Order: sequence, then structure tokens, then C-alpha cells
Amino acid sequence: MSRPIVAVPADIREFDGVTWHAVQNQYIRAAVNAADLMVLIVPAMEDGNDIDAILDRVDGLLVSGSASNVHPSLYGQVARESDGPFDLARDATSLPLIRRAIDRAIPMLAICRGIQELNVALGGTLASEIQEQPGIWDHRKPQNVDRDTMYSIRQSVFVKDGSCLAGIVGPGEVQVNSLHRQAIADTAPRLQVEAVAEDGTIEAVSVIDAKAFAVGVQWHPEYWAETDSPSRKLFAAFGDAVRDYAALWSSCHKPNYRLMAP
Ligand SMILES: N[C@@H](CCC(=O)NCCCC(=O)O)C(=O)O
Repeated sequence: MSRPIVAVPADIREFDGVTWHAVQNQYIRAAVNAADLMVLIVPAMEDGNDIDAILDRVDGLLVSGSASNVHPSLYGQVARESDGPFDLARDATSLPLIRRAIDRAIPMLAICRGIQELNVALGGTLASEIQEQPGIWDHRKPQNVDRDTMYSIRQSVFVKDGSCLAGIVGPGEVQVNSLHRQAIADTAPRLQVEAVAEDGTIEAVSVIDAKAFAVGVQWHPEYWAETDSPSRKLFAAFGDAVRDYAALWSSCHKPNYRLMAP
């Protein structure tokens, strides 16, 4: 069987005076080398997305991190200048893909911005500049350092016993990296918290009653996915879930969801 394919929604980036649809190589490298998958980059479009057309052709969804923030209007708040940078096209592509992948039992791993999009997509809210809150650490990426240092493993998270994540990396303390200034505030009703930092910041969730792998993490397992054990285990579990989905549908035609009731 050929390698299953995961969709990765792109960011909109501007350089050389041109608008690009971009995904950082670390996500692609982790999907290919640690999960043994192929990747299809999905362009970020503010409108005109045909979500089922995309999901009909892939076996999983990998939602990457990004320096941009989910627009506050998507979780009922007024956007302040300090809440940016924004990427409306990414929001308009990622959130429907997340909702529909859950509906269709397509395996999904959401990372950093991805867990925030997952929470907002299912009705939750986000907190900004969390380091300014009393008792909350500075989870932001270190500045003026090389990328290995920026993504260095430097924080403990505590995986809840009996959680989906505990079944992958084990319960208890796990060492991870941290590069974010937002975090889940109100947890969406369909999400269960799977790991927290020592300061209480939500670090991982899973979708309650999901029919497939549906996990979000606030840290970046993709960066060290080939060398760090918890990172590699998470990507291997995601890869296995995607292969199971692909095997299920390879033996029978995928239903055409566009013909089914919305
Ligand atoms: N913007 C959100 C999500 C953070 C995130 O995805 N970080 C990845 C950093 C990528 C980079 O800057 O290279 C937040 O800040 O919480």
C-alpha cells in the first residue's frame, strides 16, 4: 500500500513582494520521517474552500504551529492590535478542516496554533499574552537564538493518567519545548484536558468521544520527532492512526460526503 497522505493547512506569508502559501519544513519532516506519511499542503483561502474535496483525498490532518494568532472575533472577542499578527486565510481554512475531520473520523494531530484552532473550532476561547497573568510562566520562544535553541526542550508537562496521550507517551511528567504566548482559556465542551504545565497552562487536549485519533498539543513534537522519545511516540501513534484509516477506506470506496446531508 502506498504511504497514506495527510493534509497540512498552509500559512499566508509575504516575502520577495509576493504572497506565498507556506508550511515550515519541520512539520513535513516529522510527518514523513517519524510518522511515515506523505504530505499535501492545503492553500490558505479566506473563501472558496471545498473542505470535503480536500478531505476526500487524504487520510489524516496535521495542523501546524505558526507565529500568527487565531483572530479573536472567532471566539467572540474584539481584536486588539497586540493580538496580532493574524492570518485570516489560515483561520478560514483550518477551522472548517478541523471540524469536518472530526465529523468524518479522519485522524488529526493539532500542534501549538493547531490546538488553539481546535479549541476555537469547537467553541472554546483563548487567552493572549498569558505570561502577563499572575503565576503564569513565560512560554514564549527565546529570542535571538538559533532554531535548535528556540525549540529546545525546557518545560515539564504532566500527562493525566488514563488520558489518550497517556496511552502514547505514558502518564506523568514529560519534558517538552514551549513557543507560545496564547493558550486555551475556556476549554471547548467536546475537549478533555490531557496535560497541563506546572503553572496550570493547558498543554494537551483530546476530543471527547472522537471516532478517530484527535489530539492537540501546545508544544512542538515535530521539531525533535526523530530523536526525542515522547515526540517520536506521538508522531508514530498519529501515523498508525492514519494508516488504519487509509486501510479501512482502501478496501471500500469512501462515501461521497458532498452528496450526503450537510
Ligand atoms: N501564535 C500562537 C501559536 C504559537 C505557535 O504556533 N508557535 C510556533 C512558533 C513558530 C515560529 O515562530 O517559528 C501563540 O503564540 O500562542
